[in-house]
Formats: sequence, structure tokens, C-alpha cells
Amino acid sequence: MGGAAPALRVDRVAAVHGRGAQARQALAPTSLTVEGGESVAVVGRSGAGKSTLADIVLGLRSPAEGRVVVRGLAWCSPSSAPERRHRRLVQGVPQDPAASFVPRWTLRASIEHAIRRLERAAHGSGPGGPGDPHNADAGTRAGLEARIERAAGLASLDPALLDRRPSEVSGGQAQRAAIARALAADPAVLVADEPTSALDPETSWEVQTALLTASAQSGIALLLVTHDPAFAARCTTTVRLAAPATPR
Ligand SMILES: Nc1ncnc2c1ncn2[C@@H]1O[C@H](COP(=O)(O)OP(=O)(O)OP(=O)(O)O)[C@@H](O)[C@H]1O
Repeated sequence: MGGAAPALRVDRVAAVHGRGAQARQALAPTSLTVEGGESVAVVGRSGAGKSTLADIVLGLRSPAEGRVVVRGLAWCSPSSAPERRHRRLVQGVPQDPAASFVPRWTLRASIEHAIRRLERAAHGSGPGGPGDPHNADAGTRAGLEARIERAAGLASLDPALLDRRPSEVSGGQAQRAAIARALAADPAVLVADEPTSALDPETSWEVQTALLTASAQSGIALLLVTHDPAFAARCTTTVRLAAPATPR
């Protein structure tokens, strides 16, 4: 797509943990670009700052230097956090998917709740219900159901499993549901920090396939933190983080 801004641009982003004499570089200045539909594996030694980078792109912490740009929009910098109305643009796939769903709710109810919350953030504090003209897709029951089922299909999750609770599905199925929840938000960027480390090798491979296929088919940029060289090799590119500066 000639001239379009990349889905994700990380521009000389660095991070520091602690303050004053305790301050310690957690991430050395790092730049990378991920186009829609591409996947970038972030690798590096333990403590290199991989999770710190993932948290910054997710908007969970601020960089000490540099900036993140999502689809050409200023996403975050040392002095600015992501705007609420743009929150849906970057979605996370957690390491422990079962714990990220409400235990008493069906997977469908949790995904529906996540979509409605993002819609409310996108369109101000309105109810996000059928009366909201911006909300025609998620606002009607049929539109919402179609959106969830489409996301489940993209994540290779059997839609019948959407009516189970997190304790009633396997780890691999819960991870597919977490991928579906992220896709249902219609993001530009997916951030996955060790998304298959809790799974057996066969299930891990299948979930990797679901994640990579969904990102490629939907034109979503995937930023993947992994220690698994085989998973990294399946991505479009690998970025190896430099070790942060050691304290003096
Ligand atoms: N909450 C925190 N307070 C202080 N220092 C922290 C905190 N979280 C992480 N760090 C430090 O920041 C650096 C980067 O940590 P980070 O978890 O991002 O590394 P990582 O590359 O993801 O490591 P791993 O591969 O072991 O998960 C490390 O030196 C770590 O000790």
C-alpha cells in the first residue's frame, strides 16, 4: 500500500526502571517498524527489555525516550500516553489466557464486554448501545455476534466453545479465545508476549499458526516476544534487542 503509514513504528524507544540512584536502563534505544500483515519477533537475552518494550507498545508504561507511532498516529512518548479513543488499535495476547477471562462468564460474554468497553472508549462516555450512531456494528446483537464469530473463525477457535467458561476449555483453546478477543477489537497491532510458553509443543505450534495466519489474513501487525527460535523463524523478521547499559 504505497505511501500508507506503517501499522507500528517504534522510534528510538528506551526505558528506565526506578528513579534517582536506583534508576537502571531497562531497554536500550530500540527502533523497529511492522507493516500490516507482517510479524516481527523480538528476541534477546533475559533482561534485555523484551517485556518492557511490549508493555510500552501496549500503553501500559511510558518510554523514557523516543516515541511509538501507530498507523501514523502519535501513540506514546515520554510525555504522552495513548488516547482512550484509539485504544482498540493495539491489542494484547497474554501469556496466561485463562486468567485474562472473567471466570464466571462465558468466553463470549468476556469478548462482548471487551468490545463494548473499547467502543465506549472510542465514542466517548455514551452507552455504546443501539442508540449510538457510531456503533451500528457492535451495537446490535446480530452485529456483535457476527463480529465475535468472525474473530473466532480467524483465530481458528470452534465457535461452539464460545459458550464455555475459561475453566471448561484447554490452554490452547483459551489462547485461541484470547486471540479472538484481540481480533474482535479490529486492531492495527497485536502484541503477544510469550503467548505459547505455557502450552505443550504440539498445541504451541497450532496456536502459533493461528496467530500468524490471523495477523497475515487480517493485515494486522504482530509484535511477538519470544524465547522460542522456531517461533521467531516463522515471523517475517527478527529484531534482537541489545543488552541495556549496565549500571555504574
Ligand atoms: N518493575 C520493575 N522494577 C524494576 N526493574 C524492572 C522491573 N521490571 C523489569 N525490570 C528490569 O528491567 C530489565 C528488563 O526487564 P524485561 O522483563 O523487560 O526483560 P525481558 O527481556 O522481557 O526478560 P525475560 O526474557 O527474562 O522475560 C531487567 O533488568 C529487569 O530486571
